[in-house]
Amino acid sequence: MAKLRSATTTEGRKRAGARALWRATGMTDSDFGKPIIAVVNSFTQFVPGHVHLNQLSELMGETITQAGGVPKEFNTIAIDDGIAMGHGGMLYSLPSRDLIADSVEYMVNGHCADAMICISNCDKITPGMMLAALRLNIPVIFVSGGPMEAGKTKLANIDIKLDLVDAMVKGADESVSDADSEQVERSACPTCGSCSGMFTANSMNCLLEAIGLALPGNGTTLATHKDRKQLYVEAGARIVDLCREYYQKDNQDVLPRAIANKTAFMNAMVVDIAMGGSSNTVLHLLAAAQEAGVDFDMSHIDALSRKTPFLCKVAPATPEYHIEDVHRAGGMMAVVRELGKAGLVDMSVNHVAGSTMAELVKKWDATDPTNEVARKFYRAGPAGIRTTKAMSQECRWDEGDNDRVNGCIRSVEHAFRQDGGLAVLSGNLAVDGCVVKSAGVVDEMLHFEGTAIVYESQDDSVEGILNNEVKAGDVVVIRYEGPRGGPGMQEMLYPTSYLKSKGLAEKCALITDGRFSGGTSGLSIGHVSPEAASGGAIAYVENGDKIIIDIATREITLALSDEELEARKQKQLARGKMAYKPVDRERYVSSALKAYALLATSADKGAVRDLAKLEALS
Ligand SMILES: CC(C)(O)[C@@H](O)C(=O)O
Ligand SMILES: [Mg+2]
Repeated sequence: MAKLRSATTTEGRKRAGARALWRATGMTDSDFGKPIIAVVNSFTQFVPGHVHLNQLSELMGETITQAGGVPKEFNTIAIDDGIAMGHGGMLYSLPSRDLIADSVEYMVNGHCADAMICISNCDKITPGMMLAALRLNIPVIFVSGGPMEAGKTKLANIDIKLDLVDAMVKGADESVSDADSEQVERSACPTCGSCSGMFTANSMNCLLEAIGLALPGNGTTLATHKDRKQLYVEAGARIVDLCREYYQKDNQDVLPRAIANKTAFMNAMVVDIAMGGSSNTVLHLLAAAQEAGVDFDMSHIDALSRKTPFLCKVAPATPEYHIEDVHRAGGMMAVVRELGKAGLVDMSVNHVAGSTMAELVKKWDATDPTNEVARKFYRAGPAGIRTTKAMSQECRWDEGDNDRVNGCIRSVEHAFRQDGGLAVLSGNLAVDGCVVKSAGVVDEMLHFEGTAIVYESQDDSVEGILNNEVKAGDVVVIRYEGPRGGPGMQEMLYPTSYLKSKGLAEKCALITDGRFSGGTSGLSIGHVSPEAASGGAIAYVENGDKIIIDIATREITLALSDEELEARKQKQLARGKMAYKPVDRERYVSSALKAYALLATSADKGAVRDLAKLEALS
């Protein structure tokens, strides 16, 4: 029988001091000996995805106590990528993932907690907590804050659905009136919750259902909907069950590394590709696999992307569907079910819910006319009331969307495309690979040949696009924005949104060693590895070079001979100490960010810290 980790601080006369302090936190005699459950909350008033999470503290506390555990809450930081976007703030976003992972480890190990409920939501918080969970390998359940309702308004007398990306695009589109731009801004983000498209937060929270660490409905049930209460209550009860399984019955199968094993990683990636998730999921899954000790790398993602169809089309790939519509169509369980029918996911994997994936998709099958519970659950919909109050409404769609031919979630036979929504490309411009969210690329752009226009920073590229330097047929190259070179691998929603504002989204490509938002669409290729700062060939591109991109064959080519490439390399090396550094870039990089840059690996390794360097230092 595994001993409770918390016994280290609660058992024996010599722990009188620690017990005295636990008592001062409110614990009583009957609490000692029960599992201490860390409620890892990411409440902050800075982020709409997290602004309501303090409203969950009491509920989680009561549920865990009732189930026989001792709840102890602490908070993590949370950066809002949308607010940090387009300025120096974005340098901190990706590094905050590792900071969150470390802070969770610090708190949980510092106090010997036995298990965790991770209340995450936005872009780096779910992955940060996921890294911590896999590192600590103690019982865990994830339950996010839930997605935001899609914005709705009328423009030119036409009803439209909106999200923050529309606000960004219209804000820079000179053909849009001030009044319309303001109306879009005021309507885009109506409630608390993670932004309403298949952006990074929602992609990760959906993916956690598929990898087995979050209960069905986690990724798609709206933050405002009363049905989310059921998720929190179930998670609170279930985590205490998992503690009993592990600490009393020595059942190691309930631990996160047993659940998120190689098969589960492969399943999660397939689901992600099928739903055209944010390209950031690639980074985070690669990083998580390393924490879990799972053999899963870019080659696996590449192989899966070649056989996984694109089943679920959501904003930004279409203005028609947002995450609330994915829920209406049966949520992640429906996507997994469709993929399972075609043998594309392994349904025998275990899940924190306590059953196999096969059992779970059956239990939550809203297409089964006799399954009243699932049919009701997946009809939970938006209320259209501006609010920051969690679980404050109980509207339901009159009918679910079980149309697998023309609906939001399609069967494999009726896929939006037989080729998946994410692809790994490689070639002489990215020998270690790069990533494109092909879900957001129109058919005509799947093969593109264009002329390079090179920028040494995101800031310069934004200026260039807004000042009309970029023309149809160009390939915008933004370099020195990788994990080391940025540092921090900025997410670039502004350059891609401004290309849209200028009407160039379907006429230009964009290539960078930085990364993109889940809200990015168009032929936007990121994570180019190796990055420019690490001697990648992206550092050799010059204005006027021809670049060829082919998603079908997964190739990205800088059309230069090997000799010419070698000559460019020598030219770069001749810069001496300035080699592989941006020309004329003015950027303040704090010591905190320099420390991150020192250890950061490239995007194809998930931009995690270089363990070899860490070992060498210790
Ligand atoms: C601001 C967004 C939309 O959340 C973005 O950061 C993303 O990655 O999806
Ligand atoms: Mg983001």
